[in-house]
Amino acid sequence: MVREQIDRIGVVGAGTMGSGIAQVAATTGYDVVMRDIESEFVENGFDTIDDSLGRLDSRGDLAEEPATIRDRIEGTTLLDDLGDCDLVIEAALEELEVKREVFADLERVCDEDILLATNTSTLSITSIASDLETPERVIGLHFMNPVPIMEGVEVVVGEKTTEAATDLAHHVAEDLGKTTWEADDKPGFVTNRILMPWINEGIRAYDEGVASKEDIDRGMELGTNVPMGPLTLADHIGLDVCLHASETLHEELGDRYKPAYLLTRKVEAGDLGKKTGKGFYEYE
Ligand SMILES: NC(=O)c1ccc[n+]([C@@H]2O[C@H](COP(=O)([O-])OP(=O)(O)OC[C@H]3O[C@@H](n4cnc5c(N)ncnc54)[C@H](O)[C@@H]3O)[C@@H](O)[C@H]2O)c1
Repeated sequence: MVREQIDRIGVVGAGTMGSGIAQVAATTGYDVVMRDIESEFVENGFDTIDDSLGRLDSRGDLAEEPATIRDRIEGTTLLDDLGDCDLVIEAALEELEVKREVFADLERVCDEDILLATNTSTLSITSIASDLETPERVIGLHFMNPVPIMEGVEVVVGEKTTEAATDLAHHVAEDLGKTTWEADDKPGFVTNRILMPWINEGIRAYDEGVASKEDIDRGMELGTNVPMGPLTLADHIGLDVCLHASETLHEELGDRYKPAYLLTRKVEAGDLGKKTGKGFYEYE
């Protein structure tokens, strides 16, 4: 049994994805609790939300004032504040041990009948839930970046996830204005299994001098009708996130997923893409 009446949504992590999910949930009328481990990170999350709501408002894309939407979001560093949520979506770091700990905490503080979702890009839903007493209510709700703009959400079904939990996950995502598709709990699901080798190949093509970075991006945009080429997209996702995802896939699926050398180098140098002001390109 999973609770279908959802008024209050908990979000774990106030980073790129968590703040986006909180914003979208508040925009569609839900009360939201956004939790991070430090108040500074919660504040950063609110700054991101304010910027995004401001941009959407200036384009006339919001049905309400940004302040009204923002007021529905409560920021916190306290785990217990997630205790009265009707659904929790986790968007913390992409590390199995971190996610396992978060879900163990959630199982402790949340009601037994609420859906617990993870926004993981590549980790196994089954592994994340493996130590829990109630793994049947754990599911992947894989939002795309940037969450307020991207329409798609991938629903990832773990080994123990029930049909009721799966149906509810689709329903919630649709209620948030998104369109879903479903993937089995196999490494990378549909999106990252195909996207990460594409990004890595773009990076290798650049490193091996096939074309300039601009021409690689332009070639893929104009030649294959995608909105962003691989190097621009990698900068937007975050090069550390891409490297992490590639390493997980490499471990699970073998050498065809080996991260590109230049991706590893850039992450070591601290050039993580748009969020640090420099990746393959430079940002203001
Ligand atoms: N960035 C993307 O394009 C993207 C796309 C889809 C999915 N994802 C996935 O979403 C998740 C979050 O990614 P992100 O890009 O937002 O990362 P991020 O680094 O921007 O944010 C993660 C946040 O989680 C916080 N955090 C860490 N441990 C926590 C805990 N125990 N409790 C609460 N908060 C905690 C961190 O302080 C940080 O603020 C990852 O699993 C990632 O793989 C990312």
